[in-house]
Amino acid sequence: MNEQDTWVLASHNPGKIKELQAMLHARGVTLKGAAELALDEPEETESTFEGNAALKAKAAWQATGLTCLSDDSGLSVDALGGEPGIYSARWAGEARDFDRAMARVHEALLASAAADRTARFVCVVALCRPDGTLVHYRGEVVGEIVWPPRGEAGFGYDAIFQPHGHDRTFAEMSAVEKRALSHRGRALAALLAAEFEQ
Ligand SMILES: O=P(O)(O)OP(=O)(O)OP(=O)(O)OC[C@H]1O[C@@H](n2cnc3c(O)ncnc32)[C@H](O)[C@@H]1O
Ligand SMILES: [Mg+2]
Repeated sequence: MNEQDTWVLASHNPGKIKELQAMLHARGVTLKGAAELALDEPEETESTFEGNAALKAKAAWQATGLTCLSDDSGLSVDALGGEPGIYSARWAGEARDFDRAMARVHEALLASAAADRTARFVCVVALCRPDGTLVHYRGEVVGEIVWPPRGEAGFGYDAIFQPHGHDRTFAEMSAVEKRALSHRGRALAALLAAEFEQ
């Protein structure tokens, strides 16, 4: 990679875009967001993070022919059988109301009567190259669901997720602290190590 590298980021989520931009800026890669390029948001029809990440990267590649990065991620709660998982964005409804989505997780845990609050954030990043070849890498971080939500930073479900070994939620951490621990930080580190540091 060098300073001339520009990748398309096949995401419409501003929180993700900000985090990925910060991580890749340090590597000399500039990202162009899907909205900036007026790319459509494809329907996420696959049943795995890998499948949906691949689908989003491919769709952006078909539209641009450029190197395209995508991110499919979510919060999987053990006592809820992995839900909301790949449906994490959909649990927030059309209005993308994450206060409501976090309350839904809390209510589902109460209804399950499970004492186990273990959850993991999962992120799969996929990279589609100009020749159409595709690779993907997964990152995870294990923690627990807390209630009530705490903190103002981050996005999505950050305010109810406290990574194991820490006493603050992701929403109470700086962007740098979150990146060092997060599913997204880990997935991107795996991609960069495997694809660009041989
Ligand atoms: O598909 P794109 O356009 O990238 O944007 P999206 O928001 O729909 O993204 P996903 O389909 O991958 O859904 C993942 C959801 O999981 C949540 N999520 C993922 N990573 C998160 C993080 O680091 N912190 C908090 N919530 C996160 C967040 O609410 C996302 O909307
Ligand atoms: Mg999505």
